[in-house]
Formats: sequence, C-alpha cells, structure tokens
Amino acid sequence: MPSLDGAGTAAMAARSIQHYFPTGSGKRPLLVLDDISFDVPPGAFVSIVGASGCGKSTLLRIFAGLVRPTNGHAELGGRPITDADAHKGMVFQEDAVFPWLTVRQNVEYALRARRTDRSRRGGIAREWIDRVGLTGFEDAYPRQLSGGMRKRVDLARIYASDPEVLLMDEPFGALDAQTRLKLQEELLQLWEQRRKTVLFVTHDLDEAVYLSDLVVVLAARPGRVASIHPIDIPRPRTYETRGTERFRQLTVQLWHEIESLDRTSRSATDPQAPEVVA
Ligand SMILES: Nc1ncnc2c1ncn2[C@@H]1O[C@H](COP(=O)(O)OP(=O)(O)OP(=O)(O)O)[C@@H](O)[C@H]1O
Repeated sequence: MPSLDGAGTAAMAARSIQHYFPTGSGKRPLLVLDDISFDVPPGAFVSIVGASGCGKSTLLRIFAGLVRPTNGHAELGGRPITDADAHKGMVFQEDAVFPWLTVRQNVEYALRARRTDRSRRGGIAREWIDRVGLTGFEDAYPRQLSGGMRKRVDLARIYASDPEVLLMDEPFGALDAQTRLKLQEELLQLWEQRRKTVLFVTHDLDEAVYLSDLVVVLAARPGRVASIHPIDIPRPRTYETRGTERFRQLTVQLWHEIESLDRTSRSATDPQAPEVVA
C-alpha cells in the first residue's frame, strides 16, 4: 500500500476499496474502483486527480459515508466509515447554502446541527464570517451574493462546525477563473491557520499542485491508484508560486501521466463491456 508519510498514523485511509455500480436489470455491474489503498497523514492536504469518470467523486463519497463500497472500507482515525456524520465536512461544487437563510443564519444553522451551545453560536459565526471576508454581509441572502461569496459562506459554515476532516469535491469548479484563484488562495490561508486534514477532488492540475502536500493519481476503468506525488514546493505558497520552475514541472508531469493512463485505458477496454463481477 502506498504510504504517504511512513508514520502509520493516518487521519484517513482507503483500505482495499472496490466498488461496483449496478447498470440495470440483467446487465453486468460496472467495476468503478478497484483495490484502492492509501493513507492520508494528519493535517495533510491531499488531492485526487485523474481522467473524467475514473471514480474520483465515488471515492470521495465513500470517505463521506454516502456510498458504501462493495468491498474494503475507508477509515477515519482508524475506524471504518459507515455513515455520513458531523466528523466529516463536505463541500461540493454546488453551494450548500440555504437560500431562505441569511449568511449569519446559514453559519449558525451548521452550528445548531453540530449541537454547539446556543450562547456561543453568534460569536463563532461572526468569527468565521469575518475570516472568509464577509463581514458586512451577515444579513444578506444568498441570492444577493456572487458565486464566490456563496462559496465563502460554504467555507465559513464548514469551518465553523469544526469537523475532523474536510472532503471537497470540485468546490471551485463552477467559479470563473479569477474567483477560483482567489478562493484557492483563501482556502490555503484557512488551511494553514487550522491544519485540518483535507481530501480534495479536482480536474484542475494547477489547483492540485498549488494546494496539496500529496496528489493521488487515479487510473481509469476501473479506478485504481496509479501513483502518489509528494508536492515538494515550500509553504506558504503565493500566486508567484505558480510561476516557478518546480510548479511547472509538477503540473506538466501530472498532465503527461494522466494523458498516458487515459490512452492506455481507452485502448485496453471496450467501454460498452463493463467489468464483470467474478
Ligand atoms: N450512482 C451511480 N450509479 C451508477 N453509476 C455511477 C453512479 N455514480 C457514478 N457512476 C459511474 O461511475 C463512474 C465513476 O464516476 P465518478 O463520478 O466517480 O467519476 P469522476 O472521476 O468523479 O468523474 P468526473 O471527473 O467526470 O466528475 C462513471 O462511469 C459513472 O458513470
């Protein structure tokens, strides 16, 4: 199993995960993930990349407890993950803010769900609204905010509820390029303040290299771990990091690897003939 730090005290881990999806009555199930094993060290920022359809989101949903794998399991703090709970904070591409609640109410709702003492909710919400740069917008409704601001509410909501780990599935995928860069920078600042373990799915290799300590590359059809890349670019990282030779080398290397895996999987597999359960 590829170990990411050699310490053996993973915050999260995938243990021989295999997953099939049904494809309709009388048809063979589709093998989507096969023998996925890796460790995520405590406090690390780990991204999962790979060709479209290789199973990134399915793997993240297994970590979230939203999908139960056919075989194997995901772990949080050494315990198998069996359901979705408040220990795991999820951020998706779509905003998870309630349109009928204000910014403050959205963040306080997350605290109520976490059973935070009523007397502390206002202060914690204020702190996180401030940290994500939304002070002055506490009483605004989501429809009055830009996409980037709604994503900031999402981040405030998740951080305020203080989960053990963050699971993010293309959280900035729907934003324009400029806002996306800004949100990446802000997420890194939050992460550096709190050092929560993050598992992050993205298509964007620049984003993966910029944010991560480790990048897990999945091969497709079925999804399996092809390689794990330590990102040895010093922190703190800034916009200028993207202009460095090492940043360029790493993104180009990942791009070539994913292209080559995609070519191999396309030539080796008939997409109309899903893998068969033995
Ligand atoms: N609920 C489901 N039922 C059946 N098949 C599914 C289901 N969810 C995903 N799949 C299939 O599983 C495979 C992996 O999908 P998944 O969304 O995990 O990949 P991905 O790498 O996240 O894709 P993308 O990068 O395009 O978002 C795809 O072939 C998809 O069609």
